[in-house]
Amino acid sequence: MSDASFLQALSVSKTYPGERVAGVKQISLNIQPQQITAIIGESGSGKSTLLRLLYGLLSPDEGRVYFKGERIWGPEEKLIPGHDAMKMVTQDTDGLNLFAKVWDNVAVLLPNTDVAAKRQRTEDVLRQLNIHKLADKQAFFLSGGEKQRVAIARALATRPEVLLLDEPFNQVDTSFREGLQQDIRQIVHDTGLTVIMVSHDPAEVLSMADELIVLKDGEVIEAGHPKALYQNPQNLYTARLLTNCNVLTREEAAQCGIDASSAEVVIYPEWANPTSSWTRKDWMVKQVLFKGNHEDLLVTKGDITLRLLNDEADRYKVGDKVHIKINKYLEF
Ligand SMILES: Nc1ncnc2c1ncn2[C@@H]1O[C@H](COP(=O)(O)OP(=O)(O)OP(=O)(O)O)[C@@H](O)[C@H]1O
Repeated sequence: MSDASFLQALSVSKTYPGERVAGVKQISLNIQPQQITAIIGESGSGKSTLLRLLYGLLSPDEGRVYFKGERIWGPEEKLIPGHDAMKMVTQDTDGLNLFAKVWDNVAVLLPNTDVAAKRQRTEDVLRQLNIHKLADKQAFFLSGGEKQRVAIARALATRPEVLLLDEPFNQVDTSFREGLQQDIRQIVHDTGLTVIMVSHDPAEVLSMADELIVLKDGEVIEAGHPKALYQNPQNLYTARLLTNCNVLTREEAAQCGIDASSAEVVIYPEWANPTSSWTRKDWMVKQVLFKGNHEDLLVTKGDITLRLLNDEADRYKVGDKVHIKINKYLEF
């Protein structure tokens, strides 16, 4: 259900002091509650600036941000910057007390007025983040991924309504990262938490987010459900952010049998298949890159190289002649 009044930015712009170019420009958006919204964009596109404006760590030069209909005040107007109903976690875990145990790192944030409730909440949040077995361990001895879990547990201890994540999984290795992503999705599902995250990782945003917001040069250029944006991006920029796609000129596309009317043609690796059963084998396998559960094939014809996804391991080897069947492409 659409809820325009949960967290809303209205024509928000911010230029940092001394900078000529705006960090973000005229951004209007509605963040829906109880789901995960991911902000994506190339480096310097304004992702962190937008997150900080939504939280109230920065004041917009123009426009306003509202949480449940009430204006979010910036750091100049508030003693402790940041909206009380929100918490932010970044990739540095500076807030942790490395000399204290995991339990105390979380418990310290809760009031002493009801000791039993404090104990229960600490235990619950450690379980939610799957770190209850580490409760008695000193934070100093935790791995980077475990520290990140404690940082998120600390953020959630006081039950914020919104959790802001600014590339928090960057330092965490892949296997640990996926577990943490799943746990955050579960928490959103179980508790109705709203998450807004900034990420560079396409796999992460595609699997985690319910909604994607694409920023380019400080402006929102498109937004929508990850699947819709992946399958049918309105901009080449979005396609490039979400996948390692093949981008061809119209002339190159013509050599692949595509009669395009636009300047650029995009083929995702999974939209073209090699086949050796056709008589006309005008492509050659240049490289086979083992990727675990699939292979990436680099195939060439003249000056054109395409990256294709092949899930039949060991079927093709370097130098093989193949036919390429293109099932789908996009024009920009
Ligand atoms: N404190 C600052 N002072 C001056 N300029 C800044 C400051 N912080 C960010 N900027 C500039 O504002 C623009 C947007 O920066 P921002 O950090 O929001 O982008 P980003 O998309 O989060 O980038 P990244 O992915 O590299 O973290 C950039 O041009 C950046 O150089």
